[in-house]
Amino acid sequence: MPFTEVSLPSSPPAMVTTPVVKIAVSPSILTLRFPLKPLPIPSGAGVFRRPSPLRLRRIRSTAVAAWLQDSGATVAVLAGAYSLVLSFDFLTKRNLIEQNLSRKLVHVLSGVLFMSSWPIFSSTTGARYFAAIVPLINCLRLVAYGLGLFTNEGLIKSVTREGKREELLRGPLCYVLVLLVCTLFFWRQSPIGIVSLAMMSGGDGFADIVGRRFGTLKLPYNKRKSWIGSISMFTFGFLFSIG
Ligand SMILES: C/C(=C\COP(=O)(O)O)CCC[C@H](C)CCC[C@H](C)CCCC(C)C
Ligand SMILES: Nc1ccn([C@@H]2O[C@H](COP(=O)(O)OP(=O)(O)O)[C@@H](O)[C@H]2O)c(=O)n1
Repeated sequence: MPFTEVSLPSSPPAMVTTPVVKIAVSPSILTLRFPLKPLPIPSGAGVFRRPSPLRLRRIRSTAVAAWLQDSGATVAVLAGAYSLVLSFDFLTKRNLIEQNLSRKLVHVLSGVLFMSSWPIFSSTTGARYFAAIVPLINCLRLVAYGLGLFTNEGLIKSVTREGKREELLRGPLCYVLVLLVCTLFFWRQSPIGIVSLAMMSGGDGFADIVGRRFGTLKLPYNKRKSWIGSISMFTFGFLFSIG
C-alpha cells in the first residue's frame, strides 16, 4: 500500500524535501506514515442507533425535571424582585429610609441578588431563557408605569430620584435592560456578564452610597465625584464580581 512518509528529525529542521516533510522535534526522530486511502471503519463505530424506550423515558423525564426546576426558579425570582421593591416602598413611605438611599440599595440588591439566584436554575442550555424572563417582565413593568399606562407610586418612590414616573424610563430601564442582555448573552459561562453586573450594581451603587456621604475630596477633573466614591466603585465592584 503506498504511503506518504513524514519523518521528524531530532536535529534542527533540515530543508523540506518532498514527499518527506522534516519538522524539528526533540528528542528523537518519529516517522509517521499516512496511508493514502481511508482506514477501514470498524463495524458499528459512529452508526446511529435509536435509543431504547427506557432511555427515551429517561431523556424525557430529565427534560421535564429541568423545565419544572427552571419554571419554579423563574417564579421565585420574580417574586423576589417584586418583594424587594415592595420592601423599600414600605421603608420610604414611612420615612424609615431616605429616597436616594432606597434607590441605591435597590440598585445594588437587584443586580447582586439576581446574579445570586442564577445557580438555582438548571444546567440545561435553556435555563438562561427562563432566567431572562425576570428582567424582561421588569422591563415591561417599568415601561408600562413610566408611560403612565398604570400607576405604582411605591415603585416610583423607591427607585426614582424625584418621584416622577418618567424617571423609570431612564436609569432603572437601562439597568434592567443590561441585566437582560447579560443574562441572554453571557449567563453563567462568561465572566464578562458577571463582572459587568457586579460593577453596575455593586460598584456604581456603593460609589453613590459612600461618595455622597464621605466624598469631600473631589476628583480634579470632575467636581461632582470624589476619590472615595471612585475607589468604592472599583472595590465593591471587584468584591461582588469575585463573590
Ligand atoms: C433603582 C435601579 C436603577 C437606578 O439606576 P440609577 O437611577 O441609579 O442610574 C434598579 C431598578 C431595579 C428594578 C426596579 C427591579 C429589577 C429587578 C431585577 C430584574 C430582578 C431582581 C431579582 C432579585 C431576586 C431581587
Ligand atoms: N465616583 C463617585 C460617584 C458618585 N459619587 C457621589 O454619588 C453621587 C451620585 O453619583 P452618581 O453618578 O452615581 O449619580 P447618579 O447619576 O447615578 O444619580 C454624586 O453626586 C456624588 O456625591 C462620588 O462621590 N464619587
